[in-house]
Formats: sequence, structure tokens, C-alpha cells
Amino acid sequence: MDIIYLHGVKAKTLIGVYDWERVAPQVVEVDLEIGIPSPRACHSDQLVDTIDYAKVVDRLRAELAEQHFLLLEALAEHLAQDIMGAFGAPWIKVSVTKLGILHEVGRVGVTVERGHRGG
Ligand SMILES: Nc1nc2c(c(=O)[nH]1)N=C([C@H](O)[C@@H](O)CO)CN2
Repeated sequence: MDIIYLHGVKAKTLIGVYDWERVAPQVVEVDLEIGIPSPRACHSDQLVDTIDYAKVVDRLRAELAEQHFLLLEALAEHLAQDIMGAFGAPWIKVSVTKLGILHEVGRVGVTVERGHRGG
């Protein structure tokens, strides 16, 4: 299976379990690996035959702006289901990272993998 990846997509979202995290959006970083339903675009050279990664970023940003979760796990699950459904992807791996949220820890985050990674 061929994969489109997007690494280091930064966007603001309301996320977190503590009161101070419920009042202002914070920046998260999202990494995506998305299975492409068919390798057609490799031969056709046509955007219509694959997943347009620019559209994925637009959708990702819209979802992050609209949806408010307590846990990174719930946000990652939502993004996985939303993107798989919207783009017909058979498999996805979503990582969501908070930057500098814990003292002397650079990055913390969650990765979920959903669907079936075919051959
Ligand atoms: N497994 C998780 N642990 C924690 C999360 C989370 O989303 N998943 N979130 C928090 C707080 O919101 C954190 O961002 C601030 O300490 C704590 N643990």
C-alpha cells in the first residue's frame, strides 16, 4: 500500500484536562500517515487518482478549530476516523503532540493506528 505523509502540521485547538487548558486554544503538532486506496496516480499522474494532501491539511485545521477534547487520545481517534471517512483511506496513523506542556519535557503525544494496512 502506498502512503501519503504529512509531518509537523501545527494548528491551534482547545485540548486538555485542566481548567487552564479549557480557556485558550494551544498549538499542537499533528503527524499523519495515510494509506492511499489505489496506486493509480503513480501511473496516471493525475491528482484526481489520489488523496490531495492540501485538502487533508484544510480538513485537519477545520476539525482542530471546531472540536474540543480533553485527551490527546480522543482527538487522535477523532482525526483518524474523520480523515479515513472523508478520503476513503483504508489505513491511517495519527500522532498528536503537545509542545513544551510538561516541565523539562520537549514533546509528549499519542499515536493511534486505525484500519488495515494492505500489501
Ligand atoms: N495519556 C494522556 N495523559 C495526559 C493527557 C492526555 O491527553 N493523555 N493530558 C494531560 C493534560 O491535559 C496535560 O496536557 C497537561 O499536563 C495530562 N496527561
